Amino acid sequence: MRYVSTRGTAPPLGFSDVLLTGLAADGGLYVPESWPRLAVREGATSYVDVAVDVMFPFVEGSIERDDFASMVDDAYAGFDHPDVAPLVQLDDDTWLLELFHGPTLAFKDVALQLVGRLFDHELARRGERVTIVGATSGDTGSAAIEALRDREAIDVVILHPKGRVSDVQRKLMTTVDAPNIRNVAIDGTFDDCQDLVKAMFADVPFRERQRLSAVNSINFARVMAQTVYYVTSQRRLGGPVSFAVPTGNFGNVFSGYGAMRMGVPIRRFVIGSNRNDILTRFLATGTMSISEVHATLSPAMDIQVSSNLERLLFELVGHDGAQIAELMARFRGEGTVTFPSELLDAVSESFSGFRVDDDETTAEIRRTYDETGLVIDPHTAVGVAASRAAGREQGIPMVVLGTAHPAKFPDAVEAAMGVRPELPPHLADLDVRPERVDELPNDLAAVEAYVAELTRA
Ligand SMILES: Cc1ncc(COP(=O)(O)O)c(C=O)c1O
Ligand SMILES: N[C@@H](CCOP(=O)(O)O)C(=O)O
Repeated sequence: MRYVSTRGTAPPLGFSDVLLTGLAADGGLYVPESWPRLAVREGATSYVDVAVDVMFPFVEGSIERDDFASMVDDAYAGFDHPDVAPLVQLDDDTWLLELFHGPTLAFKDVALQLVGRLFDHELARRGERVTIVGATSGDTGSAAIEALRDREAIDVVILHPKGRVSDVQRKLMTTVDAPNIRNVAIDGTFDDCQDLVKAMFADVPFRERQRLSAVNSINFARVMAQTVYYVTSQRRLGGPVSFAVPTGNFGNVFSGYGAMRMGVPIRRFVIGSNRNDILTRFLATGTMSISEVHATLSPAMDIQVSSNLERLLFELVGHDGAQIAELMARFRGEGTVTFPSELLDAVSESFSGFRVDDDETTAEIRRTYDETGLVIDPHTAVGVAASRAAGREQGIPMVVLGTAHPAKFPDAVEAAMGVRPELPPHLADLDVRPERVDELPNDLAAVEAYVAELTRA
């Protein structure tokens, strides 16, 4: 499989180079030159077996099938549910896809447990080392740290927005005592952190000197691994399904789009946004305008610049990289861009968006508990509430993605229901583990100096 950049001028690469490269040299994101047709073998029923069949075409040419199968098997062995991503029924036509059974209790583990192993495999084969720079609004950071801790060949620097992640999210990152892990609290928002990461990649001499790699959904390997649970849940329900996805950086829902392009019968995607509703406004008007980032009860989605929307737009304009480069330059230069109406129509064919504010999120946590007895986290609640707003189509089940465990956001859940969700036993002492974190201003030179110093040490 070969991959091309959404901005059209970076060289096409194979999977293992895409894995290590992160952002394309022209500032774009890599996508497959063409989407493989889904071919799951008869008799493949476990999550792992289906996952190998779904993903192997993406890595073919870079990794042997047996090696890949054993990495997939190993990646999901530590999940605390035999189905890895179990489906739980909420009502007659609504299902919750629980994606929080990995070690750090959010959907990011599903991809990063595998991506960590892919890095190990490729770096050992090449005899190379890399520095991972990542931005997080709370969940990618902890999942990446858990997946990459104690690796000889990988240094990891994770930037998070200071004071804008939950205490549990922060502690899951800052209490990991491993020589290759650094946490940095940036005086800014997640968008600032993501811009710093992209700016480090755009600084070519720095990027080459430090051998930068990415764990954010910039990295197509993340997107690839997230397509699998769209396949397993549709197979479990049979027939066409719709998905409601609480959305920030657009990586998770873009993975669903990828599954649809591979032939999974998906009717539509419902995007749930919190008060940071740039995507909902874009779907309603065709204009994408950056505004201030607001702190909400679902902090992992406090994002204005949804990186992966670029991948969707590239698909919908027939891989016209020049058009995407021009639209993105206008968006970043002017803070606003209006898309051609044909492009908005193409997006609207498969996607609708709903904004869910904090009061509605709280009400949804309570209502879901009253109706089903299930405790959901605020991000998942945004998805459930958006799916209610979207309504149902006769005979089409709605699968809502449960993206985090409620115990990651105990204050919000307790405020909604009066009950504080407990962390699972392996994290029971999280509160008393010592934290290690550095602080930096939102300043590229300061962050680059920090990364350079770390790798000199
Ligand atoms: C718990 C949770 N839900 C939803 C999202 C949004 O997912 P995405 O950024 O892929 O749209 C995130 C962050 O990525 C998250 O951590
Ligand atoms: N919500 C994310 C933000 C980063 O998204 P990613 O999918 O690009 O890694 C987080 O929790 O860090």
